[in-house]
Amino acid sequence: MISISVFVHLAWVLVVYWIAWIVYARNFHPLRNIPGPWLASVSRVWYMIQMIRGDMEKTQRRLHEQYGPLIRIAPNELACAAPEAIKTIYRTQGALNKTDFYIPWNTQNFSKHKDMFTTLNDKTHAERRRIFNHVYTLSNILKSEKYIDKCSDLFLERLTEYANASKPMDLGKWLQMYAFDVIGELYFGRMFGFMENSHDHESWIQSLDLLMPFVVMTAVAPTYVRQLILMSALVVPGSLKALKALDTIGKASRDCVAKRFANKSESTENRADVLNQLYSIHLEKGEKVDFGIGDIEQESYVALFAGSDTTAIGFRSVFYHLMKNPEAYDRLQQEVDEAAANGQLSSPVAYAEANRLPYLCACIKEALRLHPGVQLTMARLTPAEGLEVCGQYIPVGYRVGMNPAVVHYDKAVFGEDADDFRPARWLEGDAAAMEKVMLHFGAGTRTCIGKNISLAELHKLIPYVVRNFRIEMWEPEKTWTTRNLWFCKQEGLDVRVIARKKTG
Ligand code: HEM
Repeated sequence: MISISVFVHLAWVLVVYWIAWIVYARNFHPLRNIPGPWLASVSRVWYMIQMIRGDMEKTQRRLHEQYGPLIRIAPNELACAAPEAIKTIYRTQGALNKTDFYIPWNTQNFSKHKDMFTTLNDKTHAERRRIFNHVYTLSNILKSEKYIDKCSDLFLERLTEYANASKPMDLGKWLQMYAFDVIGELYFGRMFGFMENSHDHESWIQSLDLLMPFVVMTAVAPTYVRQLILMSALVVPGSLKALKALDTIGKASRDCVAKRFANKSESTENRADVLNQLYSIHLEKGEKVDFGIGDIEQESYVALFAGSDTTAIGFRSVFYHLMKNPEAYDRLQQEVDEAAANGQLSSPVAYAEANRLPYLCACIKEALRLHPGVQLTMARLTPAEGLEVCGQYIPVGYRVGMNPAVVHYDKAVFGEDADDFRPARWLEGDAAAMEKVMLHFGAGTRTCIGKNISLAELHKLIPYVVRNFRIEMWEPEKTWTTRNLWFCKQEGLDVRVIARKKTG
């Protein structure tokens, strides 16, 4: 039996180690001169606490105000708020590698190649992304427009039901169900049934919500406690179910792909959707570029995770800010009504038509600026020669990144009213200069591969809804609540749906 004195000795060793580490981290560490909270400079516990609080974006904005554009958010990690540093940190030539923050986000083994989001090495990433990047161009995504339209029609049917019943609708949840079903159409050949059955299909939304805190906590934790955190998911009620759901989603990806390509009679062969385009790559040059069925399954799986929460967050931001700013809502409604009256708006709305509505485009940009989907620092590793950021030299192997929800509030770029929802800024200001600073889809070589899917959804559905309904907060005084776990998800969008008399 191990005697108590062994534990006492061990405790002393730990205490001495910690004191030595703190002295080093504060006085001799290469990042010692970068300001920030004391705890962050000596331990990642500070970052983990922010994840529990769920408001890192606010904390970071406050810290940058207090300390300046470069702050220390972990012993080995810096966050930068200076817009001019975007081209340094997310440079396209000799791009910086991602950090191990990204590893826990996909633990399924579909392929020997990692998916794009979790591939750390930029060179490997470039080689793989080149194989299928073209599938995600806007023109290619728009080949699937009719499948998105199917989802939009069903969404509007559901809105009609809520309008007729005069009952509160959890718009936030419905928008996520819509986003899931669109991914179903594009990658799986059919909607999953979220909207059809008016419920959270196989509890996927609930599972993602349960899993997200564990994943993000693991991602920000020091390497040596990561396994422990993941294992703790096994004892927290509901989390085991969520882990199982993850497997179910993985299995669904495998089954759908297998079914689609085994059964050619299924009238899916000629669908111009993402799945078929990925399959064509596999058939035409799969062996040459090593792009197998597992890689297709992986793309579908990642789309479910990366493309449902994020798109729903974007939708919620647009509708919430419109409801809270009735003048902006009225102006958008007027623009949509006029286009409809002039015969410039189909039903459902075509992407090309929506893209010709300047105020609509401004509303979407403004909503994604004020509430981007990702609201943590997108960390990169400094290269062999080190990196100069904000006049500070950072040696090789440290982490530095930018948080979209900090940079998007820069008053020098967006104006003194940067905190407000004012879509008109995109029509009267220097839109090109503001555009350059937008990080809502990331930056550099790692920009979001699925952004055109989301942009197509946002541009098509919003005018379709605005034309046919007026959406109001059920309780006008209420504000949403948000929880920042990398994706900054909102809650509390119970709305009243009022059917409008159509114009045009
Ligand atoms: C409004 C919706 C969306 C937002 C706000 C969003 C946001 C982002 C951001 C900020 C990044 C960069 C992350 C980083 O550098 O750390 C990213 C990357 C990525 N996103 Fe999205 N995303 C959206 C929709 C989608 C959709 C629909 C898909 C899939 C179909 C998708 C798949 C990906 C993938 C695979 C990456 C990694 C790309 C790479 O490194 O090559 N996203 N996204």
